[in-house]
Amino acid sequence: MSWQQHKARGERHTHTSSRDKMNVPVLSSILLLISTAHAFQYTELAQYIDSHQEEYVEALRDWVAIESDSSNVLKRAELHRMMDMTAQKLRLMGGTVELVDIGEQELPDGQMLALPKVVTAQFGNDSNKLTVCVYGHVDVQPAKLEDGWATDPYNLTDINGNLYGRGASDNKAPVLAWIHAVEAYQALNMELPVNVKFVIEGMEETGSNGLDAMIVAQRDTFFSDVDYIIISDCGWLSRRPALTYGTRGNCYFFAEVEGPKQDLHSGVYGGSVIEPMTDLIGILDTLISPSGTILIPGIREAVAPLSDDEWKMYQDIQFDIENHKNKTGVNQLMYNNKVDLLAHMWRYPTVSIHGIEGAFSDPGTKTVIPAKVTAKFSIRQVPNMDPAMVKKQVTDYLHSVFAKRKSPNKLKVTMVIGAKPWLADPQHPLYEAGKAAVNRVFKTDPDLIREGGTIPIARTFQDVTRKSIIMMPIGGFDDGMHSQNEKISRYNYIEGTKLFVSFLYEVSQLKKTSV
Ligand SMILES: C[C@H](N)C(=O)N[C@@H](Cc1c[nH]cn1)C(=O)O
Repeated sequence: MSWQQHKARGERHTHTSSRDKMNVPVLSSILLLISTAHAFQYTELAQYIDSHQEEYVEALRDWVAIESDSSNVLKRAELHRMMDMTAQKLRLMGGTVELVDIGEQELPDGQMLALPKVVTAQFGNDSNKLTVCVYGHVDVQPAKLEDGWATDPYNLTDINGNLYGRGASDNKAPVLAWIHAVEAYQALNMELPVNVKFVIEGMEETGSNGLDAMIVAQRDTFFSDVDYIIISDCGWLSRRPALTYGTRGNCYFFAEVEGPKQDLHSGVYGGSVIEPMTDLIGILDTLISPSGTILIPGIREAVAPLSDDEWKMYQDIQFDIENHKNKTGVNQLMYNNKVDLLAHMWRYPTVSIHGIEGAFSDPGTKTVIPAKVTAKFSIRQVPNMDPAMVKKQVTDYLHSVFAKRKSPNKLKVTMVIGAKPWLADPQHPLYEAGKAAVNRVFKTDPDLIREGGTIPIARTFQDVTRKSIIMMPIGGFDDGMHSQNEKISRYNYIEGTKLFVSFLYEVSQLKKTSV
């Protein structure tokens, strides 16, 4: 039976056949007993979680201390250590754990480097229960104290109930919260309401290299009995909890311009050579207009139009523009109204220029003409854009713009990440279960939101396993993921753990179904 049919019949366990046979007072008492028993269980679980708060913070401290930066090849040993530590934690809890070898990655210079193994784990194997698979990652973005952090990014620091450290919110605390949710059931000798599987990787921040192939390879084994996939790798929009039903994709490019055989003195040679940096800045300036219009032909045409329903949904979401300005520290945003802002953060593409390798960026005044410079930029993409098409559009466009400059320098354009966008139906019963869990813990309905960032593997999970995905964030709206002073609040970490124990129960009330 499809979920639409379940929905038509009442979505959750309705016990309709029993109701036909029993008289209503008896049934009501049974239902009351069941719900009271669960409320009691939830209270115990919540108390257990509250009383183990310090242990959870210490576990996060141990994980944050590992500089598991997947973008820095010099930190690869740390990343391997992080995966081993994750596997060990799950093993000590009695899970069936594997460290899956996903091969090697090729570096720009042609060298091969081992990818961090993927941790898979399983708790429970009861065919009468539903099985959920929790996905998360334990690699992080780069961070250095001198980037402007107020505290050491790898030493978890508690300031006024906020836990500062690289990866605290993205995604180490949410992964730990899921692990602690399972541990809480175990510690209280409570049966897990569903079987729980984990897939934890170490390359998310660089595009989840190697994970697509692993999912395809294990589709009929590890993933064969998975009913639902849960991802908690994003944040709320405001102080109100949220459920996320869409993410943008990301196409990440390197544009390299190479000229002289080595760096040159700008006084001695300036005026005689055509500078690679001038060429590069010139072509970068043709990607997007000052008002945010993408200038690459074909990109805007591919975007699915905003429907009236979507417009209405965005209209109804609580989003404080002034708060957004304060959070970002700017006094003017691209758009002045809520719907335009949300739509441009979630469901329209955008171009961001991240950096230029080879450029002089130290303090001081070096008078140099860099011989080779490589720009790094990305395009967040949305339905119905396609990474292969975006690659061609960007490459053709940049070469045509560069050709007009008639420069003797050489341009090379490479797409290094091509992650697709993901979109779910927020009317799916899985989201009803999510809402029930949010209501139990936070006593409010969640916002239904989309995420401007990318979970590179989300679409592969959906396409390969054909199972429904829910994104259940516990990150705060002001956590500063990828930026200086990333943090997660104790409140979100601990209440988030309660949300997860509650959601496991709510999922168990769904019937077996597929996408
Ligand atoms: C949303 C998630 N926490 C995240 O930050 N993901 C990264 C993934 C990515 C995209 N390109 C490369 N890695 C992101 O959105 O930047």
